[in-house]
Amino acid sequence: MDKNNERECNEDLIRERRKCNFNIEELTNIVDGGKARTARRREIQRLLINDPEFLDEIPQDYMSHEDRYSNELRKSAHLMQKLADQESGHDIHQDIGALTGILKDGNPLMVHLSMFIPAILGQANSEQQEKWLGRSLRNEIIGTYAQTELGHGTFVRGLETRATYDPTVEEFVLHTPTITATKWWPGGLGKTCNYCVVMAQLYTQGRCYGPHPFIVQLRDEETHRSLPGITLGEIGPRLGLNSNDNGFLKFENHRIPRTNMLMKHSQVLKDGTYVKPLHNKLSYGTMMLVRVGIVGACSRSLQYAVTIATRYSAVRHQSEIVPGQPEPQILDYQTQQYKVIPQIASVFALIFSARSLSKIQSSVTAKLKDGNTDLLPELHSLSSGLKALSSSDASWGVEVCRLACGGHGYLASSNLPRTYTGTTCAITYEGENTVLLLQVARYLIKSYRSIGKETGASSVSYLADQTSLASSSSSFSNKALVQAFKLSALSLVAEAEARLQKLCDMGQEFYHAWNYCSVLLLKCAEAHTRYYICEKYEQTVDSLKASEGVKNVLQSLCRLYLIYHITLTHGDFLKCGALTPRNIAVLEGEMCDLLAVLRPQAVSIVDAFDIPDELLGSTLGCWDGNVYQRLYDEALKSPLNKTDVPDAYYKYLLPLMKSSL
Ligand SMILES: CCCCCCCCCCCCCCCCCCCCC/C=C/C(=O)SCCNC(=O)CCNC(=O)[C@H](O)C(C)(C)COP(=O)(O)OP(=O)(O)OC[C@H]1O[C@@H](n2cnc3c(N)ncnc32)[C@H](O)[C@@H]1OP(=O)(O)O
Ligand SMILES: Cc1cc2nc3c(=O)[nH]c(=O)nc-3n(C[C@H](O)[C@H](O)[C@H](O)COP(=O)(O)OP(=O)(O)OC[C@H]3O[C@@H](n4cnc5c(N)ncnc54)[C@H](O)[C@@H]3O)c2cc1C
Repeated sequence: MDKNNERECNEDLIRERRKCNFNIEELTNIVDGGKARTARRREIQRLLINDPEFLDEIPQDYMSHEDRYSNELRKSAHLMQKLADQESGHDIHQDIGALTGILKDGNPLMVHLSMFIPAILGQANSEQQEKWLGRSLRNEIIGTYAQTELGHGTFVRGLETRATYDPTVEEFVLHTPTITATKWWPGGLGKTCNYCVVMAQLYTQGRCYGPHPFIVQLRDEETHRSLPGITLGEIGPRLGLNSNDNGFLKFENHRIPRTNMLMKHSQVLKDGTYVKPLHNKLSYGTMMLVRVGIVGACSRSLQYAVTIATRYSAVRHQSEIVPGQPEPQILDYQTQQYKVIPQIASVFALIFSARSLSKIQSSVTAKLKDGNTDLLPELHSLSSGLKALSSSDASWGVEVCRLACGGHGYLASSNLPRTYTGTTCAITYEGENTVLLLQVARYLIKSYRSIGKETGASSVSYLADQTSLASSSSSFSNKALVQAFKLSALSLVAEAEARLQKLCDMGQEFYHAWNYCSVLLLKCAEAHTRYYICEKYEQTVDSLKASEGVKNVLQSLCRLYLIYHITLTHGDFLKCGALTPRNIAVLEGEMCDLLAVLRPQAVSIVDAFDIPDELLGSTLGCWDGNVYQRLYDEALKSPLNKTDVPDAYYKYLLPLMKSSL
């Protein structure tokens, strides 16, 4: 599609684009993280969308379960080959975002890339990396991360799979003692992988040392048959991601060499002596790494959904605002703006907090190399909170975008259903959100109780700022609004701590008191993480060196985001005195003004996300707005339309209709 050729474009969209008052390319660079990254993303995407191998012969929704898997594996393998062939040598992990949209509905190699390779990098010592890293990066072996079991997903300490060390032959014996110990869910495990990282309870010298990672060969490298002592399969259809082969795995006293325990952090020596790690949660490092990645991935899902919903809202006309006048664009309804525009604002919130989290992760990783684990708890808390809020915000945002597209949003060809199922899974995987938020709450209560002790953790230093509990602000700058978020979080933490203490003082055990307060604790964790997101948003926009147009748009989006979230949880702001009822009413009015200010820029802002039609894959969101023809053409692809009268008519309907004659 030639974006300069207006003649091919829907007239509403032409008019919308003419209203643009900022430099779109500049905003695109901000979204990508710099000009060079925009160029790189475009180069990769060009490479992919011009390649006919990535086309589906028929839409995936009409394929059988086996064909969906096989078709996706064909494209995934082609993609890996293609990227490996590039002279410039692409770093697939750096470029993972550019691939969004090319592989649809989950793909069998995703966990190989996003968890198996990172597990080797983060958990294997240098000798082990030498043995397995190169091979896995060159795709000579394909792996997954097998942690979850039928009986235990959340509670990693409760895993049942055993790895028992036998010093006589220097081997571990892997065993699945019960049905509930069956590994269940790992992506690519069913049919694709021939290796995996297994999390199993380590037993040596008669003691259990908790879950540790082991690398295990599952299938013969020549025949791809599963090895003796190993039972493997696929777990069946899911809500979404159905072109992946999420699998199950059982071990029957399967032996692996001692050196297959990933030994970067803890070791079992030849005689069975256990050498403990610097920090006993370092074996959870792969999960933490991926949680950080999920924040960025969620922002991309939301970019897709909001691009579709905004363009469609500009093209779609329905009902009337002024009686008797032509039907307006649905984007002119304030209620429609309230659905779509806050989701645009949310995209930037997620992008900026993902970047901030990534930086913290890099510095914690650097410190870990020097044996310093001091900031690991803070990274665990931040990555857990941001993974939880980004996945729930994005899932809700995608769903709102689907609803904003009315009936057509329910069609597979809108690509909104698949975007939703591909996002909502992130609420559950890599740590179920409630559970992760309770980890954040645990960290908050602990930090609150240790006020005065220097921990170096900056994200919770505000908890010591007791004076702010009394200082309600009368100013309404963005900074002042961020202060209100801080006050609300601080006051919730103080309330939860007091309630916990009171229950304990009344004689309850701490863990019962904890469970009894956990709804409030969840709120603390959400408020704390929201405050973090708001603060990063405000700081990033404030310090941005950008043209006036771009800065204005981002300022308005940031302000909308702050006010939108205040109005959603206004009770918390009122309760702690951060804002008065009058303040809330004024802010609600201002939110409507912001929607009106941003409305004319909405199409141009989503254009700045720069998602090619071929990747967006949506009849409703295409660049040219030729929505109705595309919907019609897609409908014609239904196999039911191959014949005027389907066979099923003769088999079932005709006999029924004639039976009463
Ligand atoms: C070539 C170059 C390569 C470069 C590499 C780049 C890498 C790029 C990565 C790419 C990423 C892209 C991602 C985008 C796409 C995403 C697609 C991903 C597909 C994912 C598929 C899904 C996979 C899975 O789901 S895997 C299974 C995940 N499972 C879970 O997450 C389980 C959740 N449960 C837990 O984590 C634990 O059970 C927990 C934390 C809930 C509780 O653990 P516990 O042992 O019971 O601990 P507890 O008693 O509660 O607390 C004790 C103590 O420990 C602290 N703690 C806990 N965890 C940690 C941690 N991780 N770190 C630090 N500290 C931790 C806790 O806070 C307590 O502290 P105290 O209060 O001080 O006692
Ligand atoms: C699409 C998809 C892909 C996946 N890929 C992988 C993979 O590649 N590898 C892998 O190992 N796993 C994978 N998983 C598994 C995933 O990590 C787990 O499903 C997830 O960690 C949640 O665990 P669970 O299913 O046991 O849920 P449960 O823990 O049983 O959760 C059920 C409910 O109990 C609540 N609950 C549980 N514990 C607590 C608590 N302490 N406090 C309060 N409430 C609690 C939860 O909030 C939830 O409401 C995948 C899952 C999905 C859906």
